[in-house]
Amino acid sequence: MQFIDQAKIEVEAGKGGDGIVAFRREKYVPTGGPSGGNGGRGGSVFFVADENLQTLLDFRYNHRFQAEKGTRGGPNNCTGAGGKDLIIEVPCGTTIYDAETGELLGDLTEPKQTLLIAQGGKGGLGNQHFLSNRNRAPEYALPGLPGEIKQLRLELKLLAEVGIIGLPNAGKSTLISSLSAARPKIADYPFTTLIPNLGVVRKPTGDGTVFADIPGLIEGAAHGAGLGHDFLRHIERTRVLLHLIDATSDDVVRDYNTIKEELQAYGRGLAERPQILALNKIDAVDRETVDLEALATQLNHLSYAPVFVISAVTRTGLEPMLQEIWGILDQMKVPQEVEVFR
Ligand SMILES: Nc1nc2c(ncn2[C@@H]2O[C@H](COP(=O)(O)OP(=O)(O)OP(=O)(O)O)[C@@H](O)[C@H]2O)c(=O)[nH]1
Repeated sequence: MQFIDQAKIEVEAGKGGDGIVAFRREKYVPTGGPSGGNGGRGGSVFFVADENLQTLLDFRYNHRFQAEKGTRGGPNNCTGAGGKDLIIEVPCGTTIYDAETGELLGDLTEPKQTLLIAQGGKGGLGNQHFLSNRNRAPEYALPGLPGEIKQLRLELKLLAEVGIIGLPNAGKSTLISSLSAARPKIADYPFTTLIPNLGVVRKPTGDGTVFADIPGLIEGAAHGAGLGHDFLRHIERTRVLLHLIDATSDDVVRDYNTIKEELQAYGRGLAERPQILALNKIDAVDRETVDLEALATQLNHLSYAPVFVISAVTRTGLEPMLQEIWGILDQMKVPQEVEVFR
């Protein structure tokens, strides 16, 4: 299953600097020749693929990109300085379309791959350029040319890294809305009745991670009850499972076990996937009758997984839970050390 992150942006390359009209003024030379320099070239706009980015999140906040202009030419035939190129970093796998024509402009698949997307304008010619036998004192120069302007649509296929699992009503959709900074669109959607909830959650490092949940994991899902198979197939590609349990349930341990058994019955390594548990809705728990700490400890002993107590509604406890998730994802990126035997 694929999700698509999209962004529309405008890029504008720098205008070229204007050429100028100037004449030499030297002692004892009453009418010096033309000496107006050319304008500098405007900066161009490039895309470069960066393997550390995973989403187009930043483009939701920043829609317009402009490279530097070239500067005007100077007297004494001085050419103006060129404008600095603008390099825009995008995740590997970003496809770039012309938003107006729909034309595919490029596909950045490899790290560091670069694409020139908008060419800076040429600098205008200064009047020294127009000196000829017929015109010894040209009084004109050309303005710099405008840089290319393009409306672009960026597209990126996303992979959900964190799968939120739990019984119906555990609060999965609520949690995704509380956490997420953006909602990507779902593409190539193979099922008709099952709509996953997606959210891009911003990491402290800036870029986002996709969280996904599909409503409706129920007992018997692994055997195809309800929409179970579809659900499980979907979370198969996630790297961490966040198992959400309703703390107001009358039997939290039974709820935990129900989902655990579904994962085991489905196989394919889902039950062994790194998992963290979160007891949700603690704002609604009657602390007089329910000992949350004891419940968390009990679940921890059962699952060997870290257990957090949270409220998706009041956002209590979400930060430490996210820290744990980032920690696990980071660890998975560290290459395994190779042991050397001597
Ligand atoms: N008091 C309280 N209620 C919550 C909390 N999180 C979710 N709820 C409520 O629990 C109900 C179910 O929440 P959802 O987010 O729809 O649960 P879900 O797991 O996505 O449910 P399915 O889509 O059926 O799988 C809603 O009425 C939420 O308002 C919470 O932290 N505290």
